[in-house]
Amino acid sequence: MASLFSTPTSTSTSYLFRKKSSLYGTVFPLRCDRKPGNLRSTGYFEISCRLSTRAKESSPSPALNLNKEPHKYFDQVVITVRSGDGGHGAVLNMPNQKATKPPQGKVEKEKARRRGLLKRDFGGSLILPTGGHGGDVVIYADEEEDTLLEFHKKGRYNAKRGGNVAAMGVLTSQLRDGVAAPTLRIPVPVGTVVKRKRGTLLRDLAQPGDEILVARGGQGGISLVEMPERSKKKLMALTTNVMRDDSDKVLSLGQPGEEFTLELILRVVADVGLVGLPNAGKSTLLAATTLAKPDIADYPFTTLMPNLGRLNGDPSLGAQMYTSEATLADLPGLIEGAHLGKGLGRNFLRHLRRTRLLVHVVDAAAEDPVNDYRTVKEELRMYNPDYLDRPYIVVLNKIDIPKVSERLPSLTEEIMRLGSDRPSTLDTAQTLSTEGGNADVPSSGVPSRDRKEKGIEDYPRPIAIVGVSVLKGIRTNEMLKEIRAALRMCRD
Ligand SMILES: Nc1nc2c(ncn2[C@@H]2O[C@H](COP(=O)(O)OP(=O)(O)OP(=O)(O)O)[C@@H](O)[C@H]2O)c(=O)[nH]1
Repeated sequence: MASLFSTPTSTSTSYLFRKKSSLYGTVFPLRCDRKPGNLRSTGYFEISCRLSTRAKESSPSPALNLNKEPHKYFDQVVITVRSGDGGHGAVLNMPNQKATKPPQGKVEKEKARRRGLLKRDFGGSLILPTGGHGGDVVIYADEEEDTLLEFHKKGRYNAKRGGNVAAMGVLTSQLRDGVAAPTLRIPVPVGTVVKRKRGTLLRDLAQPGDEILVARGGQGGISLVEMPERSKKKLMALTTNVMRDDSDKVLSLGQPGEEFTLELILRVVADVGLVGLPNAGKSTLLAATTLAKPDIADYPFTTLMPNLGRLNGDPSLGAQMYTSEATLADLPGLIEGAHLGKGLGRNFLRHLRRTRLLVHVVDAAAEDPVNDYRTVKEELRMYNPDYLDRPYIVVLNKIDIPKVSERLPSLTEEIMRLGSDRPSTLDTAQTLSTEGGNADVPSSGVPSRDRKEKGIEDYPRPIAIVGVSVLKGIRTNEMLKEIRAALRMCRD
């Protein structure tokens, strides 16, 4: 535990991301890959299907709502996927050798011989062509994807059907299987949870490249050989695919594809979550320590969707330079009642789920900073008490304002009093593990109702309290040092 009010000595070691514009002209935050110096970044957003419903209720034009209020739709959506039907097989006749003109010359004879060589398996049975397999539907996590917003514009994804056996009605060695349809691969942002509409979790696509087969394409139909009754017995010795009566024709039809309604839910994948009331300086902190370029303004709720930035490792660690690198998520400001959906509400609280470390950003120049801090902690507790068990740091921001420096010692003391000595009990690895369930369900296994009865004083104190001015760059190095040290602690 540390209170840091000393003068910064080292230069800032963070490297930041480039910013990316969204489809809608707003700047959306991004996630960078982890290679040092590589600024390829990915943003992320999401959508909701509840969203589509809400959109329908509130406006005749969902598209308009998407443009105006993407933050309501960016992390949840319902889509329908359908795999392709299998291609049809064919009903074939055996070639009538007698009816054709006998081949003339050596070459023609050889060609005719080859044509006449029907394909057979090792047991000598005829191999008959089958219809092509229908296209599967696969959803995969792609770092290039930032948002689920696009899914609100297009909610249905159909894979192609398999090709039919292109038969002229006669079995020849030239016949080919119908063409298999390609797999329809749908990219989603890393951190997307895929669920059946009724709630069954299919997969948490938490890592780039994770994928799930959500609908299997239909099998192609088989081909059947049709023969007059008298020759059937002889033919049945050659193949079992003999048409006995008209009802057998159904066997040559390709199987239909599968159709499912799926819910996609995006949860931010970040090591550090910045939380605080609106206007506390969260976006300014992100912009000062990473390459992210979030919107910053002197009015509340400038941040509408989570902004992500990449914090580089600490070069002073030498060979371990990047062990403390991390992704920071700047979440929209919380207000009292956020856990009930007030302000931007619950939508954003769930994005803390995968973070290892929380950074409470408090406007130390506000009228009652301790009460502000308390409000945010209460909201976290009401939403999911596990969040209070998570390691955290308090950043008392805006110390460049004269009155703030004087209040720092008393603010620090009061904040320290709002916590117990009990160490964090939450297994953060568990928090970050594959999960796709309800964000309200605590991961510690203790019923949240019991845990909500505890006051915020019963939960652990912050690992550190740091007085900074993220705008003026005062003591930001000390703050970064604490963040990195806490991250190392979480990882050990
Ligand atoms: N004096 C001073 N002003 C600051 C400091 N940090 C941020 N601000 C100002 O505080 C205002 C709000 O900053 P933001 O970074 O947008 O705050 P936020 O917490 O992201 O706000 P929301 O997006 O509403 O959640 C802006 O006008 C910033 O310039 C600081 O260290 N000192």
